[in-house]
Amino acid sequence: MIKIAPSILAADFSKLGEEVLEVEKAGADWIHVDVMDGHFVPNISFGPIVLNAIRPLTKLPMDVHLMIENPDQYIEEFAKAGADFITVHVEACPHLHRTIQLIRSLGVKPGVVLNPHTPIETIQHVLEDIDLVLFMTVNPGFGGQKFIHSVVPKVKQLSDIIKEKGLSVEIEIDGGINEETIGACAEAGATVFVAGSAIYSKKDRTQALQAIRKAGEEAIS
Ligand SMILES: O=C(CO)[C@@H](O)[C@H](O)COP(=O)(O)O
Ligand SMILES: [Fe+2]
Repeated sequence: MIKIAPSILAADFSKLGEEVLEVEKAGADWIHVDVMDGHFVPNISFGPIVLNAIRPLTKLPMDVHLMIENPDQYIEEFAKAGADFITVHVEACPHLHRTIQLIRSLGVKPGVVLNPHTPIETIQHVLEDIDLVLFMTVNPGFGGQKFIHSVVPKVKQLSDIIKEKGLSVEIEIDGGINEETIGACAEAGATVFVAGSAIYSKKDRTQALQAIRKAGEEAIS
């Protein structure tokens, strides 16, 4: 039911390959890849070359979160580098439907991301065209920030709409997810949870990941 996607942004980049393998061993369902350009968000992370390097190490789906301006320009490169999901920010896409079609045409599953203050009405017209909606529960740009609780009612609203329409769209939550915060999001209908610092800051990644998963599962059982 619940999928956990560790964010490699919080990994030790000097041994990134080992860090990916370690969360795979710990039971990760997806690997979350945060791409930041220093324009859309005030931080720079890495580009497709890093995805290309880690792609052969695991069969886990690569969940590529593009926090960049003009994502259309780079989507093909990320597809070639091995992305399974590419999510783009609605705030960065003036031609959102076109961007979604581009991702799909490259054989990659498209998703859209909403910043904490962005209303769900901005994506209602593309719900039938996407596989994933990602709700930011921090302002994007950095790991290790505090979870913004006011996003949770939006998650519930969208989850109800998706159910009413009978769509199979996953709801993913990103930012400040840990044992304490996952429950409310799972109850609201989210199914995929990004966790960066809550996993990579811990010595025992298996224990950390499984504790988050357990808290999420308990909330919906
Ligand atoms: O996209 C982002 C931040 O912009 C996230 O994916 C973070 O990397 C999550 O880190 P934690 O909040 O779990 O530490
Ligand atoms: Fe992210």
